[in-house]
Amino acid sequence: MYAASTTLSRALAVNAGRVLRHLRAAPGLALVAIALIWLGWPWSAFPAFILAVALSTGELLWVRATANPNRLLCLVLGLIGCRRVRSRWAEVCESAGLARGSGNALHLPQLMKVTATWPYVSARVRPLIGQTATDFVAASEAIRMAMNASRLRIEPAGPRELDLAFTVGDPLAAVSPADISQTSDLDALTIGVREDGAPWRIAVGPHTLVAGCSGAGKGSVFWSTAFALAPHVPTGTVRLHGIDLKGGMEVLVGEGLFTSVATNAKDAVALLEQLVQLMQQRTVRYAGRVRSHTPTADDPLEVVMIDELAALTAYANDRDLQRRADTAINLLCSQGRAPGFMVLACLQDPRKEVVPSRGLFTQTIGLRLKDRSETTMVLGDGATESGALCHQIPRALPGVAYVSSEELSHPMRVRAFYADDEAIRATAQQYSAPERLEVPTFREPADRRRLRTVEASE
Ligand SMILES: Nc1ncnc2c1ncn2[C@@H]1O[C@H](COP(=O)(O)OP(=O)(O)OP(=O)(O)O)[C@@H](O)[C@H]1O
Repeated sequence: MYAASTTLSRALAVNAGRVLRHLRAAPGLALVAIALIWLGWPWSAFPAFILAVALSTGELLWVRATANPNRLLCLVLGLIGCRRVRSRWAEVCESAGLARGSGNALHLPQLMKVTATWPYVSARVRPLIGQTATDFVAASEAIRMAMNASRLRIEPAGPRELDLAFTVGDPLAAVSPADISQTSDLDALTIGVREDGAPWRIAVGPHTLVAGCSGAGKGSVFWSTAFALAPHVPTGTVRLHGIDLKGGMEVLVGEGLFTSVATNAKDAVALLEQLVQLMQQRTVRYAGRVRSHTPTADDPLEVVMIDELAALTAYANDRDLQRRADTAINLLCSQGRAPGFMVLACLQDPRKEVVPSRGLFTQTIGLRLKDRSETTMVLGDGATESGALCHQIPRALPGVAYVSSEELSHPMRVRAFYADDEAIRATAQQYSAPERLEVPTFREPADRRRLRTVEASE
């Protein structure tokens, strides 16, 4: 009996891979076989049973681990994070000035529960009488560093308690390549990943402003959005119009995706004014008949993608060009949504004097910015207090941004997909626009033409 059980165990060990495959293909049959062996040779079946259980448990963990490679690690790190918060709580409160008294009469804010949901460790805290959320916000940097967290968000949880959400890992540290196979619903374009592991989706409906310093990764938001729209381009239901005043360095890499491209200020103004004209014609046609636009090949969604908005509205050396560009963008942003004209603009400097139309962009994405005031300009008052720290995004993480929206209770940290030149060229080739729209010839207003003629004749 002993010899039979040893042989069986050995056979199972040697053929573990095959057994595993059978177990996966027909777990019911495997169980019946084990039950029969058990009936015939109760003791010899025991090692087989143990092995089968071990193998299937291993298989289960392996499948889970490969579906989400960080799962086990996340669990362990989350538990370590919880332990750290509990064990350091008293010391941190004392050193951050949140404790009262000393020795046996030491009073601490009560740590009610600590839970981990990767990448967050959340602590529910009941402050001492007289303490408010503001005291905790003031001490947040000291608490964050003591708990070894990359970020700390403090939110009220009911009338007496606060939630302290520590971000203990960084799921955005890894670069995610742009994936064109993602479903491309126009109301929810997948353009990256969120800190909590969910896909980062944006609607193409609102006009979008992408702000970030040089090298912050505006290009990755620009191209991830273009990629998400790309499947609609060959059918003609979406038309992309690219404006890139850096001589077309960015946009021309994926030129095929665009129905029209402008690479100098005069062409850009001519193109914008033509789009305003198309928008107004469509508005007249829809008046009293259609209240909101559905993209079709006859009436496509027109998306204007501008690489550096300030080059058009502030840095162009001709005041008249600046003014005309600004007027056209204002008109597209204020009247374009209903007839299906959208603007996505990137810029480095979000000050109002640089972009007068800033307030008309209803969706803003804040990449790495220079300082706290720029973060507030881009994401609005109170954004920094609720955890949007664009000015603290490290240089080493291009494409990382903060976004806020009505569905989110607090600003979410996200990272755009990364698209290299090769991927952009391949996508532009695969999803090229069915027709090209010639940029109309730039026309100066009649009074300026007259002025020039007078100057030339003098
Ligand atoms: N999402 C991303 N993931 C990984 N790397 C990225 C990502 N986005 C950008 N990068 C890298 O960061 C560098 C700067 O990116 P990008 O050119 O898009 O910045 P930018 O904000 O457009 O800068 P500029 O305004 O100077 O053109 C690039 O070399 C790119 O390789």
